[in-house]
Amino acid sequence: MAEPQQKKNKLTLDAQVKISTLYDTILILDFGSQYSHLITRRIREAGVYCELLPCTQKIKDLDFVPKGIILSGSPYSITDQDAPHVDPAIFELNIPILGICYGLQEICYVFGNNSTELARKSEYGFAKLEINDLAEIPHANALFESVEKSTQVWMSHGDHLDTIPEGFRVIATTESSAYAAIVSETRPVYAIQFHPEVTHSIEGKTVLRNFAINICACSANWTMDSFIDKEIERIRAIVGETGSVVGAVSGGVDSTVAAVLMKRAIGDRFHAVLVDNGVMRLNECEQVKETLGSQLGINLRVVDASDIFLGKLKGVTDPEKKRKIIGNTFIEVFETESHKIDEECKNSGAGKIEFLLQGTLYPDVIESISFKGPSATIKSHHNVGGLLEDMRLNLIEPLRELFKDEVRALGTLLGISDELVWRHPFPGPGIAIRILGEVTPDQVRIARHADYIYIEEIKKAGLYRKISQAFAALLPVRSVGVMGDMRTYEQVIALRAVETTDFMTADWFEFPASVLKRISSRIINEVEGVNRIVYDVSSKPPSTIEWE
Ligand SMILES: Nc1ncnc2c1ncn2[C@@H]1O[C@H](COP(=O)(O)OP(=O)(O)OP(=O)(O)O)[C@@H](O)[C@H]1O
Ligand SMILES: O=c1[nH]c(=O)c2[nH+]cn([C@@H]3O[C@H](COP(=O)(O)O)[C@@H](O)[C@H]3O)c2[nH]1
Ligand SMILES: NC(=O)CC[C@H](N)C(=O)O
Ligand SMILES: [Mg+2]
Repeated sequence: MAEPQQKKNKLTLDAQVKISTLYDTILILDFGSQYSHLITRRIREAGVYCELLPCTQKIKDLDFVPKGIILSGSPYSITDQDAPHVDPAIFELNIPILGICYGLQEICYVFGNNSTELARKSEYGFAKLEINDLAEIPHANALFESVEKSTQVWMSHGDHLDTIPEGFRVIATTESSAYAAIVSETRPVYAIQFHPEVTHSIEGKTVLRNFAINICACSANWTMDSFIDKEIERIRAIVGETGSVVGAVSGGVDSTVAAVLMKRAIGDRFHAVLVDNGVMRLNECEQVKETLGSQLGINLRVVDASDIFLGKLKGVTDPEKKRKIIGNTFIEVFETESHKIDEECKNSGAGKIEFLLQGTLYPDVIESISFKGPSATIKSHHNVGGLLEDMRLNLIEPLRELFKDEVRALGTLLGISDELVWRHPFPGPGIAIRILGEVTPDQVRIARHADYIYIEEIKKAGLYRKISQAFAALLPVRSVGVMGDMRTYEQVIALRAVETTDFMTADWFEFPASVLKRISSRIINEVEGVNRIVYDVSSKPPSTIEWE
């Protein structure tokens, strides 16, 4: 393990003890396919650690030695002028390589001396893959081991290979592709035209597992169980004997899991801070403090900054302005609190705070290194990243390599209750972005109360785990109603509930009508200021999950 004291280099600090040096690792090179992250998911599901890097990655700059490499698909055509090409050095590593779709075309291009014959002939959707046995080439059949000889796969390509390079043999065909899968005669280089990473390819998982475990000889030891110990050791090595860490903890699953790991690693030298920004859910701050303390032994400081936040939000109606105000104020409050902690702990024997814990997940990392470049800003998601510049703290991100479902599995292993682990995500700017228009104390009261009833009824109906995220939004319009023979002129609550796996796309949830009826009646009866409930039936895209 490396000595922590020498590592003062902000941001790169976490990289000093890379997970890829602790596990057998498959490298996935991303050529910009919309499915690249799915390849990563499937390899991880097979129990093998893998990392996704842009296809422009130079092998000499890699800080680990992969056991195998996968080349992803791509929106490009291999013959385009500006088509991306892989560093030829990957073929000199003498490790197994698998090309998928564009990856296949790239392999043919490289082995065809940087040229290949392509025709435009698209194949999109299901196809029947017929597998050939090639008994004379010992490694040829390993990719399709235990796969039915005739199996359904998913195709998505417009370019069609007319020939394959010398030294390659066909191991599978479809009706339209004579080269649906090929292999080098002399080395473990495989290429397939179909997409094994999508669930429509029925035996796709087996193909990827065969590649990672049988062909690359990776150990299937990527389990959250093994991760805990390694990660705790890694954190200790980074923080050292006396270093202290501060972390913003919201009660959401990411920051809670990160906090529990940190607490296990360094005990009381970890300081968890929850900022009450005045727009948290009803009773949330007290509940989170209670649960983290009693269940997980984390001493959470709750900083009540609600007056500061609500003061700054006064008169503001623009969604982006709200987000910026909350993000900036958060930084100020957090910074003040860290200084206070340093003061309070100066005689404790622990060192000053040098590190900031963040709950960054792998999808955020993938997005930021994407070959396609950053996507257009739809909304400025609040995060604590801005703290870094001002605070000169080193960043520790124990979940940086994990997907959300891995974080949840980790949480369960760490003894965190199902209630916390399966909590719906809650955005940093909280209900301020669920109150359309100005955020006033009275609007906060209405939105909070309605949301509380909504979630309570969802839980009572046993639907909480079926729904990925649900919340109530308060609309800035009033409508006419009649209650107890009297005219009312009050506000509207919009209920939102979505199902999604990655929060990038989402579908609205189909409630049983009886549940909606009960929710509607309770909110109208119990929340003063509301006389109408509507249900949001928009998917993402074209809508987003939050209303602002
Ligand atoms: N009120 C808060 N007090 C302290 N930290 C916060 C607060 N709200 C958000 N954060 C910080 O911002 C980060 C990003 O928020 P985000 O909502 O994405 O993650 P989370 O709250 O940990 O989990 P989830 O996505 O399940 O809500 C959190 O991990 C946490 O570090
Ligand atoms: O921590 C966060 N800070 C934010 O500023 C923020 N904005 C949206 N979200 C959450 O992101 C997911 C996708 O939301 P959208 O479809 O509205 O963009 C959903 O889960 C949203 O709740 C946020 N989370
Ligand atoms: N999905 C892909 O990788 C497609 C590769 C290439 N653009 C084609 O159309 O064939
Ligand atoms: Mg949250």
